[in-house]
Amino acid sequence: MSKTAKIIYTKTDEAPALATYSFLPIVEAFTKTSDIEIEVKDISLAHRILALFPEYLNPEQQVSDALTELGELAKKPEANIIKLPNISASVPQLKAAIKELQNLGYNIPNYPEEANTDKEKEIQQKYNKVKGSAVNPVLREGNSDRRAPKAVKNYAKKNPHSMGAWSPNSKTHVASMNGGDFYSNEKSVTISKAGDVKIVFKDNNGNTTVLKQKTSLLEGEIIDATVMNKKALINFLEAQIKDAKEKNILFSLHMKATMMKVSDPIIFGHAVKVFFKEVFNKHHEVLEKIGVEENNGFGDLISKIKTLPEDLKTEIETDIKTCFKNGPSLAMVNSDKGITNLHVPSDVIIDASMPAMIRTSGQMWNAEGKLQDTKAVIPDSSYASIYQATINFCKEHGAFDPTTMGTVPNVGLMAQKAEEYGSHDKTFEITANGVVQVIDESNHILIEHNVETGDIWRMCQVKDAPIQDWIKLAVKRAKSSQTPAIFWLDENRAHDAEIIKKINLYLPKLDTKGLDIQIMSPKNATLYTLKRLKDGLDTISVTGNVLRDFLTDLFPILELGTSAKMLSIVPLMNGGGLFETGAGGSAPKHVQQFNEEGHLRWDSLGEFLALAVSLEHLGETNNNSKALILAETLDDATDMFLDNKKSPSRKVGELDNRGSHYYLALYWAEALSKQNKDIELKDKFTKIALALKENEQTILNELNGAQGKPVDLGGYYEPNEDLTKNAMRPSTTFNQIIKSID
Ligand SMILES: NC(=O)C1=CN([C@@H]2O[C@H](COP(=O)(O)OP(=O)(O)OC[C@H]3O[C@@H](n4cnc5c(N)ncnc54)[C@H](OP(=O)(O)O)[C@@H]3O)[C@@H](O)[C@H]2O)C=CC1
Ligand SMILES: O=C(O)CCC(=O)C(=O)O
Ligand SMILES: [Mg+2]
Repeated sequence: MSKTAKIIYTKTDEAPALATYSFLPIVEAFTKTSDIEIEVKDISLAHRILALFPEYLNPEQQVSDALTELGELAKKPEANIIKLPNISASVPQLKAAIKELQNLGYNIPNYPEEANTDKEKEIQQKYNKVKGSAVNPVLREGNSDRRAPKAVKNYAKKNPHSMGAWSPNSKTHVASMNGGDFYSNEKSVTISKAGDVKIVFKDNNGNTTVLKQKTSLLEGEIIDATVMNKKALINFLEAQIKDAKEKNILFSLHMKATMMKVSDPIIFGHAVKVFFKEVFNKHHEVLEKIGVEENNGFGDLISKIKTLPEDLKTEIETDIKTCFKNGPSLAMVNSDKGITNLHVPSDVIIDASMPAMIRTSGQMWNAEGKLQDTKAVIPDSSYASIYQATINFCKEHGAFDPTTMGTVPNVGLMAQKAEEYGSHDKTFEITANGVVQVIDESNHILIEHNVETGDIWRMCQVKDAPIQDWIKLAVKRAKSSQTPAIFWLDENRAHDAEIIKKINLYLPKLDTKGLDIQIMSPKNATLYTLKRLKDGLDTISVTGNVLRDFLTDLFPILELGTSAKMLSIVPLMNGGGLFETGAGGSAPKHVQQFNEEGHLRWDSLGEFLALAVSLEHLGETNNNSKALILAETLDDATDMFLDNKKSPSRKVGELDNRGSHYYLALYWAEALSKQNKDIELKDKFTKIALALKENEQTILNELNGAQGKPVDLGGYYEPNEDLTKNAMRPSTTFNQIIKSID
């Protein structure tokens, strides 16, 4: 008999966290039959915040730093982690979470927007640790393998989701800078000898400031640095606002303010300031006094002016209305509630928002709740060409047809904080005109940029071992699926040129006989891949970290309707496995619907797929045959689940997330009862399958009966444990059957 092995199941935020209250008890009950321990680690935003401040909390309120523990575990061979999507918090979300925790009696400090004292600086630094993409880079100690499993792809072909038609006359387009951006200013070097570098800023008056004292680099590591020029950015934004107005199309800004948590909120803030230029110019002093932070969005402006005397507030509101009147219409996040594209930096996140637009005829919602052509503003041009190429393709050929299109799996470079993931502590908003230099221990200047006040300078790094691992993974996937693989790299980009050198060095050392492996610029790779995709052919995209993120939403959303149905594996470099559930996020809109009408439309298919591969990994690494049977039967159950269309519906009163879990449990138990490899499991689950089937109607009545009314969970970031448990497990009959599994 194998010894008990452990799977870590992460507790996160929003919709996936709610789904966990229903699904996890099923997982625990099924796996405890087979020497498998499920350990829950809470890495929700709320718990990550609490873990920062033990000294502010009573002993019974203190929580362990689960994320750091998991980050350590991810480097060990025994790691087997199921990772659900979590909130990568923008500052407005962070502040809301802090307030909620304070109201619950946790005496944590406020987020100091401006840190003046040492104490405030210390607190701000701590909070910065949980801001933005603070979880994924810590756990992703391996590269990314994301693809649509065959069963899911076949299901989508047989049951296509809706696709908005494309008109060749669509005015929708992408707008990016022609110069002065990160793309055009990038410089890159490969380090020939391990050592430390220092980043310094020398202003034009001869003053030197050390921006970062020490960054340790390994031999063969690639570093790159670049700068976004503030003046060029502002000119660009002004021109785009004017052009959107003239063309009578929506203005919509698409950023990744969560993943690029330092640079992108600043760029977002410039867009807010330019759009509401008259307000910010005229009321500069007042807005400064009440602490309006444009980087936190237009929402910050409208909430903070509420504190002003009535007449001043009205004057500013009138000036805001004039900006709306004179400017182009803004794309809306929620037209019913008047939430615009510029309200909060985390409401429109490029990876999901651009594909959603492309799926919807290239249109977004306007303030009247109608769809309209859009100018998608993506200031930096490094990766924007892929969306323009896709839009052009749709204009020429019409929308893709999910019943016939091929698939685009991705192999993404991200291990050990590769590329932009590791840029956070090396991104700076420049305070004066001068020069930024990266200097090695022998005082050689490796990279140098002339900069001006307000420019955003950043440096990234990627180590040699992750690059080698990524190339191997690409070859492995190309071989096992017999699919062409394209490296999406732009030889004219400094960083990509260094990566291409490594590919040319390492690829010939691998067995690539019979494989079709090519390198193309992102734009050409898009055109090549889209053509094949339309013709029903598959093509693996092998990309850096940002394109990994973009493409693993773009293609799944076009092919499957959502990225939630992706198999998302991170083979950890030290032998463990990180199994992510889908390629999407935590679906805040789903929580809103659940709160309002008691229906959770979150689809847990990603969790089912991740659990199956996690069990398979556990079975193989621990010699646990029962785990392998659980994995196989879970895959069978998922096939049944898809065939019988038991995914959650979008509509209240119909099957939701909880009901979908009942069917998964039923099909899993049935599959276990049908297999003959393990009689103990067969006997155990035959009883359970029968009980679940016999009680189908009662269970569905109990589950669906819980819908149709508002649900109070007692909190958003830290929902009340009992209230959530009761809300997510409303069928006593189902709960008792699950409990009876021994
Ligand atoms: N791996 C991770 O940890 C990731 C975390 N995030 C975080 O998630 C949050 C939300 O990001 P956002 O950009 O809105 O992207 P999401 O993927 O969360 O949401 C976009 C839309 O995708 C659909 N969707 C996503 N997951 C599911 C699912 N399981 N079942 C059904 N539909 C689904 C929903 O469409 P509909 O509303 O039409 O039902 C949803 O509104 C942010 O805080 C972001 O930082 C984002 C990506 C990855
Ligand atoms: O880490 C994040 O903030 C989001 C990551 C993401 O969107 C992805 O991995 O697809
Ligand atoms: Mg993503």
